[in-house]
Amino acid sequence: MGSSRGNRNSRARRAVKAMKLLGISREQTTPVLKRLVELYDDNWQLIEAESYRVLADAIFDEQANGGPDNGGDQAQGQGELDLELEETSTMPEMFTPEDDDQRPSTSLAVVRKDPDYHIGAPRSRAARSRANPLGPNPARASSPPHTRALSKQMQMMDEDFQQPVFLREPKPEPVDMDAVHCLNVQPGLIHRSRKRSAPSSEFLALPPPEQTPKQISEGDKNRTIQHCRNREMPTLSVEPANSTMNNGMGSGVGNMQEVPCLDVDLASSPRGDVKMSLKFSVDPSKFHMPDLEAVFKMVEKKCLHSSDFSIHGILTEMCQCVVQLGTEHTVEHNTQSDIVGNGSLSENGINRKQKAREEPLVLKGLESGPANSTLAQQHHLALSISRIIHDVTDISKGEENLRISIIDESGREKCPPSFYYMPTNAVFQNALVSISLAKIGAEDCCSECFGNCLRAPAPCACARETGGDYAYTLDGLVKPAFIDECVSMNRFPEEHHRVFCKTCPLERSRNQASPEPCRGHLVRKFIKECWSKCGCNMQCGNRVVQRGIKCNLQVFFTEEGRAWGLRTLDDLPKGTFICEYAGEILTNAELHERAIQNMQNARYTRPILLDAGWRSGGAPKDEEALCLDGTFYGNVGRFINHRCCDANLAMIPVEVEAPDHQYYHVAFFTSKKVEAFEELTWDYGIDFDDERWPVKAFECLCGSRYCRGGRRHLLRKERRSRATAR
Ligand SMILES: C[S@@+](CC[C@H](N)C(=O)[O-])C[C@H]1O[C@@H](n2cnc3c(N)ncnc32)[C@H](O)[C@@H]1O
Repeated sequence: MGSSRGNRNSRARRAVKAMKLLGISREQTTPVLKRLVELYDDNWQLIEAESYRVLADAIFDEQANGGPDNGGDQAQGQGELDLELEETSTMPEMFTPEDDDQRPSTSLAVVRKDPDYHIGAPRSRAARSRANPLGPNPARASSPPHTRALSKQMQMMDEDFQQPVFLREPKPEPVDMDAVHCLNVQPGLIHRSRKRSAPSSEFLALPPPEQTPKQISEGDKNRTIQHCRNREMPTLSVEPANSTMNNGMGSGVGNMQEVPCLDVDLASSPRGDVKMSLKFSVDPSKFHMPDLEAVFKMVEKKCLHSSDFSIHGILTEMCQCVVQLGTEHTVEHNTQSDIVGNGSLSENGINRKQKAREEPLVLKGLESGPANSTLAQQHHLALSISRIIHDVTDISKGEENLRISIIDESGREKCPPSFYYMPTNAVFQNALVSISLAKIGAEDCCSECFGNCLRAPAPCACARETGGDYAYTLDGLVKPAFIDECVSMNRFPEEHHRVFCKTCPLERSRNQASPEPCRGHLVRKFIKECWSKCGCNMQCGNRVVQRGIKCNLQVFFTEEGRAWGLRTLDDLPKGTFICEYAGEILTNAELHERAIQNMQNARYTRPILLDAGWRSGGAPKDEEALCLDGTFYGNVGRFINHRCCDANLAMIPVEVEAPDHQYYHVAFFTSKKVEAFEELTWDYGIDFDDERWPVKAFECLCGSRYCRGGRRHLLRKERRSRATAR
């Protein structure tokens, strides 16, 4: 970044002053500074960074080496560089308010005798040597005594982490506000590595976005742009322009692009060390940052003349006003989960994006009172995903063992709506999922085992769940008899063991005042896999689900109006593990609340209730009645469509790290031989006639001759109810 001559001279003066405070004379500073200006192509920010560290280091190096590098003062001959340095009084505070707009990009640390002041915090030594283009400083010990002492002091600060204080906040670089797109991305959630993490870490509550201040507009000091810290995260080109079938080995590497997040400063302390800012999680295509003056005026009008004055009220109102002014021209709300919806199918059954009402995007529900605030805010976080860009060569963005491509041969949709790809489950907020090693007793693990339990002479303790025999074969398939029983349970639930709750959490969340009697929960067959508390290894045959997806899958746009679906690219034998259904772990109450909100927003979820292990009689506490929702965070399991009765997948509950059946993994296995390019389907077990749930069941387009939710069925149902009404 070039500087004008006047600007350059005033910056040079400040540099000399800064060095003076370190005990370095003007004569020592000037030649080195000139060389650095030349070396850095007049980019002063590099020189000024970290309290002129580069400059100080270069001077120390030069002193240690007994003169300038390359055998002489190169700057002497550099006619263009003309730094006129005048002597001015020493200043404990380097910048006067008038200097503000020429302030260096990082603060200046000032060493003072005053014990309240400390030298500025240096970066790690590695970072320091990176920042110093003149190389490391091996001979610092031979610096003159005064500089050596100082240098030593700086090093000690580095090593000992004594509380250093910057006198100024770093000043970010200019940015073109018009070029900013704020995609609502939470980078903290994305892990590139597909080593399946230790299950204990699989239940971290979802963190809020983590952002690092990076750039500021020089033209508008009130605005700060923050770039999402994880630069790898937001991917990428979406077009399947000349997509071919992915053979799972996928060769395309997505273009990564940096996705900035918007953060607008509202106010700050005089020195800028404390700031209040507005953070946005809004879709930029539907939001324009309004003029802050207009926002303030609106807030003043609303709040200051109100008798109900409170600071919290003002701040909340501020957010509301920004939203109101910022979304005034919004016409279409991009409903992200329309594809998992139901009851909103267009005539030919294809879900269409819903025209949505204009509605506050931020802090919705805060008015409902402090007790509800955090919840409302977090719900907002979860529900506000508006534009996550998918990588068509791998929707998992590297989170799975294999690439999972996206293809739309019809050319109509191109890409599924946004969601965060997450290969394993994570708690949304209130769900109680306790993974306790202490709770896993000897009977629930096989600590004495070694290698592959399936090859041991006798089944280990982990086979107890499946009647003393493993559910898996040595080829890693679920045994046919086991699969058949799971399928039969799903198809004829009334013929299998069901439990009835005293007060069913489902009914409780539906109607708190007078819940209806429980309609029963199927007691399913579980598989129990060996786990970390077992003595066997990761290749043990009794560990299938936890090793992740192993077959080549593809997300594709179905021809028959079911929107996106999942298919295999390989021929698969019966009993093959396909994938888990991963999603947010919600309590029933959270799910119910979400369903109502989604219904209001014309968005619908299709969650999976984790009730396979509920016991008779007692009702699970609300925070223990769990379900999985893959709408906003999930894996490929969310693309598996429903097929009545003759689906080719069976859903099996799999216990991995939690010995009780309250929390478990929902895993899909092929229930018959499946050919490459066949769509993978499972029977959701929906009662298409059940009208209690806020979201009506979709009109089924599975095409099965056993279909129980298709148009013909619905017409029959209508005729029946008309007949009974007569
Ligand atoms: C878990 S999602 C499956 C993936 C979904 N098709 C998509 O595009 O994301 C469930 C939703 O897909 C649609 N769906 C699934 N199976 C269907 C079927 N047999 N007939 C019609 N729609 C179906 C419904 O909208 C349902 O709410």
